[in-house]
Amino acid sequence: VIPGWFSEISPMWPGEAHSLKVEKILFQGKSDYQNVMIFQSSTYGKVLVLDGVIQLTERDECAYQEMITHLPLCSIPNPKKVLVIGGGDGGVLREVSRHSSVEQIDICEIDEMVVDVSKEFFPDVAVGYEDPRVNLHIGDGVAFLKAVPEGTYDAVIVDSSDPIGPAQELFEKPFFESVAKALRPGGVVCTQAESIWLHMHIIEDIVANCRQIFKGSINYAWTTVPTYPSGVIGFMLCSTEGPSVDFKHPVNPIDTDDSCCKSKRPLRFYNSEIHSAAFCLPSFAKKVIDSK
Ligand SMILES: NCCCN[C@H]1CC[C@H](N)CC1
Repeated sequence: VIPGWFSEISPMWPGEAHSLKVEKILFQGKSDYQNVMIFQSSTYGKVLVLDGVIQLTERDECAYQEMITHLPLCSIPNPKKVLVIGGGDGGVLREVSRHSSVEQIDICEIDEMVVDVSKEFFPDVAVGYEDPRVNLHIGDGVAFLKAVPEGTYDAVIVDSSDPIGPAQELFEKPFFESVAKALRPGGVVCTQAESIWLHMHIIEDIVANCRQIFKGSINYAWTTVPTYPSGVIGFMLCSTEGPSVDFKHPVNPIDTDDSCCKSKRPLRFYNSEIHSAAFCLPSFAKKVIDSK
């Protein structure tokens, strides 16, 4: 360990570790589920770390929150009911609230400490909770979805950590089946789907499971997030049987100054061109994803 630096060492990315210079540790705690740490970095603003894994930094969180939200919501006309699994920091809520067609935003986060520390240390991310359409449920997303009536949601966004720890079940088949049940015909799900550089096997399994469960379209998209391992993160976009969904071409565009409601600031990352470009894959990934 180099004094004054945080290194993201994990068996999920052996032999490599992204490091950030630490100015000051702002919070350290242990919730019922994981270790929670927040530090002021020298060049990426404040940083949220769960069990030693970087979840977000103030400087680049916009890339992840905007893409995981607008890739699904801009792919269907008129989204009304949206469910967020995970996402306790509130960033996805902030992005969902840009869509004026949305009437109900349910969020199920397992760890209340994540919600509390985000409101205290990341007010520009947790601003999403101020939207009156938001209903916060503290609990396990797997159980929450089992209790949801069939066909309830237009969109489900699974903003999870990695498959080691509390989020492990969110990468498994039964969970995807419960998501499909909770979606209306032609409804969409977008899940955090790791890195094509590091996790092609995980992605292979996710794609295979989704092909069996979601009878609409299945696409993998990716984006750049400098502080995530290998500097990229992907998303699995699936739709249920019903009205067709073409994820690659946004039918419900959102533009920079759609700063309605609670998202006080304009979009910093997402736009319609980068929406379509996100689905262009390098050949090594295309080969695996298109063949499953
Ligand atoms: N809303 C916070 C983002 C959570 N997703 C991250 C994706 C990359 C992982 N290594 C850590 C969690």
